[in-house]
Formats: sequence, C-alpha cells, structure tokens
Amino acid sequence: MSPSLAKSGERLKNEIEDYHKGVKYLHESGIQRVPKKYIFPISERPNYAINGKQQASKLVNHGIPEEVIRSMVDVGGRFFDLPLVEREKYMTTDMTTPVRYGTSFNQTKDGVFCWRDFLKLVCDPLPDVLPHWPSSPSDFREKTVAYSKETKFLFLKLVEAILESLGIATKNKTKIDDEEMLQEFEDGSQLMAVNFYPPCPDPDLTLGMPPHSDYGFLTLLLQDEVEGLQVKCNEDWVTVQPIPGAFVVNVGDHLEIFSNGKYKSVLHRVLVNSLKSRISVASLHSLPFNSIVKPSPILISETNPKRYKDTNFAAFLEYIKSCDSTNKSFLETRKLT
Ligand SMILES: O=C(O)CCC(=O)C(=O)O
Ligand SMILES: [Fe+2]
Repeated sequence: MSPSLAKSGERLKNEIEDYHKGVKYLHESGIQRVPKKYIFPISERPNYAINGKQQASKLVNHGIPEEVIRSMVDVGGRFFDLPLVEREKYMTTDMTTPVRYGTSFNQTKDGVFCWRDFLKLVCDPLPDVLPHWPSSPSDFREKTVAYSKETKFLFLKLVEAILESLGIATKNKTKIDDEEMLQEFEDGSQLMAVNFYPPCPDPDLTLGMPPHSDYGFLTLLLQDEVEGLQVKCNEDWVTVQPIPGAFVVNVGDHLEIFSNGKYKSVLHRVLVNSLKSRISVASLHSLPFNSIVKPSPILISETNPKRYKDTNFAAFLEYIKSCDSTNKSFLETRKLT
C-alpha cells in the first residue's frame, strides 16, 4: 500500500464512513452527474486492432450498437442513484454470489478503502443468474443482458484473432482442435463489474482502484467521458484518454499464462477527481470457471519451456481471500522460476 493511501485513511476516514452510510456528496452537493447523452461515432466496419506487444488497446469500430453502450452506462448510473436501502440488498462478502454490491477493492481486506463502489454480476449461465440480478431500475436486466451478450460476442472475435496471432488456431478454423478450443471460450465465464467513483473531496490522497491486473483472459472496459484510468507503461502511469463508445481491451493474467508470457497482463489503477463522478463497466472474460488455465502446450518446447504453473479460479479466490491481490501479486505466485 502506498503511503498516500495510508494517509488518506486518516484524513478521509470519516468522510468515507459517511459515504458508506449512504449520505454522499453526490446527493447533497448538487454536483452534476455524468451527462447521459453522447454521440458515439462507431462506424460499421469492424477493425480489431490488437497488437501482441501492447497490453491495453483501445478498440473502435467494433460494431456494438451505440444504443446498447449508451444504455448500459445510463442504467448503471441509475442503479447507483437508487436509495441505499435498495442497493444494500446486494451487499455481501460472499464472493460466489451471482450479484455483489460493495465498495473499495477488496472490502474484507483493505485497511483503507478506495473511493469506488461496484456492482458485480456473474453473467453465465444467464438463465440461472438473471433472476438474482437487480430488478431495479426496472430496465436494468434488459439493458445489461443486451450489453453482456454483445461484449461476449466481441470477446470471442478477439479470441479468434489472439489465437491466430499466437499461431495456435488457423484463420479458417478448419481443424477440429481449433473448434474445440473456441467452444471452450464460448462456454467461458463472464463477470461484469459496474464501477462508480463519486467526486472525492481530496483526490490526491486516495485512489479509485489500486494498481492491479485483471485475473481473466481479456477485459473489455468501457469508460464514460471522465478520465481516471491509468496503465503502467515502463515506469510511468499513463492516462487512458476516454474515447466515447470505444473499449479499452486489457490483457488479463489468464492470457499471460495461456500465452506463456507472450502477452503480458496490464497493471492499471484508477484516479478520482473532486468535480465529477465517473462510471466504468468492465466485462471480464475467461475460460469456464472449472477449467485449468495453463500455458498452451502448442507454445511449449525445449527452447521455450513452460513459464507458469497451472491455475484455476478456486486458487485465485483462495488467494484474494487470504492476501493482498494488488500489483499482479497473484500472477507472481504462478511463475515458474
Ligand atoms: O474504472 C476503470 O476504468 C477500471 C476498472 C477496473 O480496472 C476493473 O473493474 O477491474
Ligand atoms: Fe481492472
């Protein structure tokens, strides 16, 4: 934990407590919420610009209708506008529930809370999880289902491109193995995190999210027009400028393991600001929950030995329950020396 976070713990503790009692500046200060209407210039032609050397890429021209994207940000914002009695129905420390409303990064472990609330939704299998999702706002499920389906489809397109870039699958998917592999991703897990960062009275003293990498294969991240996301490039933190309607594609730990280190998961964090609230929607995709994630055997040879241990979700969940899971620390435990 950085000293500035620890300091924020002393300075902001009372304000944070007030915030989690549901008071929040947002309702009292009259600060304008995220504007709800944008124009999203997404052209028709798909153009998947994924480059093996990049860890986070912005994806435009992805073909997801602008209305689906706009509605997701809008309905996500309206969920966080609900009275606390409505939101707190979904508060739980049980990480295995299909819906979880909470705060900070890891609520049960963080000594100092980050300036972020979240709603996490397990998206598969949809018929099982949907009845657990919030029923308020009344259009929440409809809008979120549409968004989760579109992002899943986009994820599969990206996986095809990534497998091809690694020389694992062929372009025309003529091999049975290729189809089986893609099927596994199709049956894979999807978790959505809707993040809400209220205006913070002293943004220099805290963070919206601490430095971390996402555990999955890829994250499709949608941010509204308020900046805050930063990725670590060499020694610098670089702000990822929001482009309306574009996705930030973050490589997660599972892809780093699967590619035996050819793709590197991206370390990222979120800054907050004193003026505007911010919303982001992260769609985390990976293999099925019970699958073993391991370096692809096709990429392993005598000259290119296996660099990561096999892992699974259970190991990850155990880890985050017991340790501080920031700074790519889980991935470090998976490395073979
Ligand atoms: O709010 C953001 O831009 C990033 C959110 C994020 O990193 C996450 O949900 O894992
Ligand atoms: Fe993240």
